[in-house]
Amino acid sequence: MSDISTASAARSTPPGAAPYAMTELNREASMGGLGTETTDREVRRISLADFDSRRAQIADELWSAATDIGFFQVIDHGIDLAEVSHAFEMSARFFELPREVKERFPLQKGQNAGWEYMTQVRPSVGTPDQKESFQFTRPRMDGLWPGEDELAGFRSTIEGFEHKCWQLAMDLLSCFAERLDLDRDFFTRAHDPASSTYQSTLRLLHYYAFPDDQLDAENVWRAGAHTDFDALTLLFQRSGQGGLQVLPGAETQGQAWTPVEPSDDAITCNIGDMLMRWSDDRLPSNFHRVRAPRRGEYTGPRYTIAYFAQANTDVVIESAGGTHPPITAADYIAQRIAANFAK
Ligand SMILES: O=C(O)CCC(=O)C(=O)O
Ligand SMILES: [Fe+2]
Repeated sequence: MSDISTASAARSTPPGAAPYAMTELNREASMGGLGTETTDREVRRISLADFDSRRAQIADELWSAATDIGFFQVIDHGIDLAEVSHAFEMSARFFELPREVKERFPLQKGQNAGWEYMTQVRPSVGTPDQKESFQFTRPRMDGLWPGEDELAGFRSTIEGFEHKCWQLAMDLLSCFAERLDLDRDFFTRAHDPASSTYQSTLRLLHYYAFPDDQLDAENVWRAGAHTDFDALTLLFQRSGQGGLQVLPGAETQGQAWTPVEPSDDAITCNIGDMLMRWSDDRLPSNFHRVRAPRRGEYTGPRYTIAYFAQANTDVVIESAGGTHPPITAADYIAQRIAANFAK
């Protein structure tokens, strides 16, 4: 049985070596252009019904979609759709709190925990994402929850929802593990929520409505082009609140972006940079972005919820084929956050 490595086993960086995450950052810096849009590519919808008995078939479908366009949607995923709606309701109520209340839960720098407002500047575009977000990272939430008198049920809803997301993400990752000749629970051990080193994050996102006079502004993005830092992302979108677009890695030259249609029943999934490294680049982490609405489109607010499965801080990301140097998940995330957040 292969086992995950932890920090004590990590090799140190050779003197003068480039920082580990540089490849990703250089790639990201060149992706800020408007590009074109195409609906020629299909973002596949994969049913997870009867997961245990259909495991091999589902694993085939996941692998095929992940190695092709890199993004796919799962349906019949086992998370009750009423629970998803409830999480969105709680999210909207949190963001409706007065600003001075939200400011009592400020984003902890480098910690992926707490509330931030327009602070994320993607290296691709250099302008802040037009959004606010609240991030929940299980072991880092001291003092970052509104009181029950301010928002009853918020904390328990978010904690319970994050746990469901973790379970689903681990099921999906177990399929990828087997295809990578790792044992089925390899990634589950690497994302252990019972450990103080857990750093997977549930992020509530609120993209602002676009008033008429801002509609034609240049270089304004809801989320500038990027790849995700994590192993696997689950993204919940709401019907009618579109804007997410993907660019498969093999086709970045043309910069033709494909919309990922939102629907209430589907969870959009994508491979992140950690899994790309872990898989010797066999599983690509692809560029995506959320573009601003255009005249004639829905211009109201957009709410999404993202779960980022990020290996525990003491886990070493090592690729069996040596494509990338080993790095701890703590160092990896820290470098990527440093390149993304102005404050
Ligand atoms: O909200 C979305 O649709 C995408 C968000 C995203 O890509 C991210 O936060 O990494
Ligand atoms: Fe993303």
